[in-house]
Formats: sequence, structure tokens, C-alpha cells
Amino acid sequence: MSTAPQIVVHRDKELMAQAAAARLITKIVDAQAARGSASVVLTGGRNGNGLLAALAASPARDAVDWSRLDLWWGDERFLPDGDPDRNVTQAREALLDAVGLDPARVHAMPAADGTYEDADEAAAAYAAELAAAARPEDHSPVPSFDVLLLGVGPDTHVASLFPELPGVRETERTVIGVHGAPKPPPTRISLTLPAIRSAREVWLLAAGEDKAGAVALALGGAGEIQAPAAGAYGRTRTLWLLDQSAAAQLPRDLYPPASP
Ligand SMILES: O=C1O[C@H](COP(=O)(O)O)[C@@H](O)[C@H](O)[C@H]1O
Repeated sequence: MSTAPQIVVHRDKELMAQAAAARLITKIVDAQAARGSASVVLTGGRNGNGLLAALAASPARDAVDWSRLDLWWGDERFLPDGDPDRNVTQAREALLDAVGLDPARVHAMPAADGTYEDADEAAAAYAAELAAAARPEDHSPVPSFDVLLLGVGPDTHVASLFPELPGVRETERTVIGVHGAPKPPPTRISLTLPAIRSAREVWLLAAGEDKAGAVALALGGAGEIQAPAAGAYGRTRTLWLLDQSAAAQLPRDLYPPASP
């Protein structure tokens, strides 16, 4: 069942990143207190990396026990390990290299290094890794992630699920190879909408004028095939974190005033 989106609008993208980082720290600390560990799915893109950089700069990051955090990815560009365009490379630079993570808990998506024949085989391997981490109480072939982060693309794509492409129609598999993505690079790996919906909380991030049309479409009642972001929701919460530019085309009564 979908959870109704909650919308929070911040003054600008810097404040949005800082506020999202503060929220994420609190969420991880609370999950670790309640369950011993926490799990977060990272996103690539400008807003996802902005959040990680804000987290790295926050003194409150020391409240997190980084060794008891599982990190997964919502999508990845199928490129060689260390390629600067890989989401994991960018996440390492923004935050991960600066905190004491347990390497066994950093579940990067496979690279194009010859281990797997192609993105489809690599996606199947990641699906198996997720399934091995899921517990019976998750009632799903993927773990119940505490928070799953998604950047919203200017065309409403989330992870590497693009409007009208086959990936957004996937209902069985949890991870897929993506071919012919309209945004380079064309070959990618992505969680599917059913896998995304296994998360307890899904947080969608969008900042900047170029996201305003996508935000208005996805929150304005479009279907998920036309606007994949509309199909991304969590089991207990779906949170849209925006800046004023990205919220510019939303009806004004949909959200409370931005902080000054
Ligand atoms: O290619 C991708 O794009 C989206 C959105 O990125 P943005 O720079 O427009 O915010 C991102 O969320 C995804 O992880 C990434 O692979």
C-alpha cells in the first residue's frame, strides 16, 4: 500500500542538503538504538552527493556508529571499479572514505570488471546479495531498509528507472540491468520499484529549477510509467525533500512555508 507523500520545502539546495543530513543522522542513530544496526540505500546524482557532503561536514556525524551501518545502492552506472562516474566512487569521495564503515557492510553494486558477463548478470548477483541479507520478518526478497534515498531526475527518473522504459514496468525482479538509458552512461544497474517499496522510509531529493516540472508531474497525479518518481514510496513514510526552486510549480497548499 502506498504511503501519502509528505513534502518539506527548504530555502535552497544547501539548506536542503544540511537538513536532510541532520534527518538522516537522527534516523540512523534511532535505528541503531532500536535494532542494533541501521541500513541505508544511497543514491547518486547532485542531490544525493550534496547530502553526503553535508553529512561529512556535520559535527553530529560522530553520533553515528558507522561500523554498524549497512549501505546499499539504488542504482549504479555499469563502469569499471573506480570510474569517476560510478555512484560509489562519488559517495566514497563525498563521505564514505572519511568514516569508519565496516567494509563487509558496504554493498556496492558490481562494476564492469569482467566478473559478470553483462549488466543483467551483475544485477542478478546483486539481487542474490540482497536476498541473502533479507530476514523472514522482512517478508520480501530484500531487507526492510531504514531509509532509501532517491534523487529525482529532471525527467522524473529515480534510481535508473526512466519514464516509459522497460525497467519501470518490472514487477518480479528486484534488481535489473538497464540498457539504453537516456542519460549517460547508457548501461546501468537499478533496483526496481517493488524493491524500492520494501524500504521503511523512502526519501526523494530534488533541488533546482530543472527539477520543478518533474516534481509537479510526479506529485500531481501522474502514473509511475510516465513518471517513475510517482511510484517510489516507503512502507511507513514517503518524504519529498525539496528546495524552493524545485517546488516552484507545486500548488502552494500542498506544503507548509519554507524556513526563512
Ligand atoms: O543518473 C542518475 O541520476 C539521478 C538524478 O541525478 P541528479 O544529478 O539529476 O540529481 C540519480 O539519483 C541516480 O542515482 C543517478 O544514477
